[in-house]
Amino acid sequence: MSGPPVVIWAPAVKRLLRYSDLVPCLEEVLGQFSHRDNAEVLQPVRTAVPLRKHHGFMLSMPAYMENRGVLSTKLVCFYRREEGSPLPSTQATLLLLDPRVGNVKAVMDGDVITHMRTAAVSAISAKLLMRPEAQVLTIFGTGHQARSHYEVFTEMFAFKEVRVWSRTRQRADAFCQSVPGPVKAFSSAEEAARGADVIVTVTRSTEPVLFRAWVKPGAHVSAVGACRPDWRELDDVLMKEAVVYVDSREGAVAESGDVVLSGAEVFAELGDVINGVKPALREKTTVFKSLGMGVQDAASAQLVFQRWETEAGQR
Ligand SMILES: NC(=O)C1=CN([C@@H]2O[C@H](COP(=O)(O)OP(=O)(O)OC[C@H]3O[C@@H](n4cnc5c(N)ncnc54)[C@H](O)[C@@H]3O)[C@@H](O)[C@H]2O)C=CC1
Ligand SMILES: O=C([O-])C1=[NH+]CCC1
Repeated sequence: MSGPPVVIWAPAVKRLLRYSDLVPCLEEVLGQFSHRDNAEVLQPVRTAVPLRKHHGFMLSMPAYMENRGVLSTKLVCFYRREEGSPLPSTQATLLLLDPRVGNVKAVMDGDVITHMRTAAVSAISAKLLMRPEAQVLTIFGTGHQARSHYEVFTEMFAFKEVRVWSRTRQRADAFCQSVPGPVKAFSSAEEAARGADVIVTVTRSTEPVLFRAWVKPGAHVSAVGACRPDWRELDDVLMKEAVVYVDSREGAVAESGDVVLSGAEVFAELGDVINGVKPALREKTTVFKSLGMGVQDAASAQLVFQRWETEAGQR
């Protein structure tokens, strides 16, 4: 009989996980995922259970990577909350198992992992798809994902200007005051978007908030919100005119309203670009439609657990 699982909660995950480890690790994982010809990476399309009474969904996200020896599942609930609600809009918990015997080795906070791995994957998309001379970054939204995207994008790239848009000027100003570097607050989405080289949309909107008419030709858009088949962040024209990259084709056609409702063609997975199977069309306007994957959580959880074991061995 195996012992009880260790519990690794948010402050420890935050201490143990570093973008400098996460970004190269996830780049490798995205490439492995897109090699559909081997059994190394197994990730079924996630299951979504509607929580109708509470205006939310529970996603179950299992993943197995045979060669890495990592088996995990994340349970994440997300809700449509009224603005200003004191309740969290997303809560995630991750179970890390030993694939040899099936016991749960660790129960981890999944929130920090979700914030960091999503931002790390967007940063990989920007590294692959933005123009080398990119100078202006715009972030739509001021929530958890906006913060983690700000952190990794300013750690990895030297933007000359960072902008943030929120539906209220007050929230945009509060965001600017809470981050370490200079950020310009905008109360007009159009003004924030026009002229930007990279635009990250991390809102909880269910309707388009970013329109092709505002997007500079050759810009790169990382669209992170709108993770239900009837939710949108981008308009049809942008989706149809841009070259669309995704994390998982199966996920995108099942879950992304921006892909499904616009009828846009998916050009490639990020992993195809990493594997050299599809080109990175940096000179074109590109959209990376992110939905999130169980393998990203699995690899992140393994990094946390390995560091936790190292720390425990030193105690
Ligand atoms: N692609 C992925 O892997 C993941 C995607 N997500 C999605 O990313 C989005 C942001 O997540 P969090 O930052 O954790 O949420 P959050 O609740 O912390 O922040 C949401 C932000 O969206 C803004 N917002 C809400 N309704 C809006 C509307 N109608 N128009 C414009 N802005 C609006 C809020 O003011 C807030 O700034 C969500 O849609 C979430 O489902 C979350 C985790 C992973
Ligand atoms: O991948 C993820 O964890 C999520 N995607 C959308 C909401 C949560």
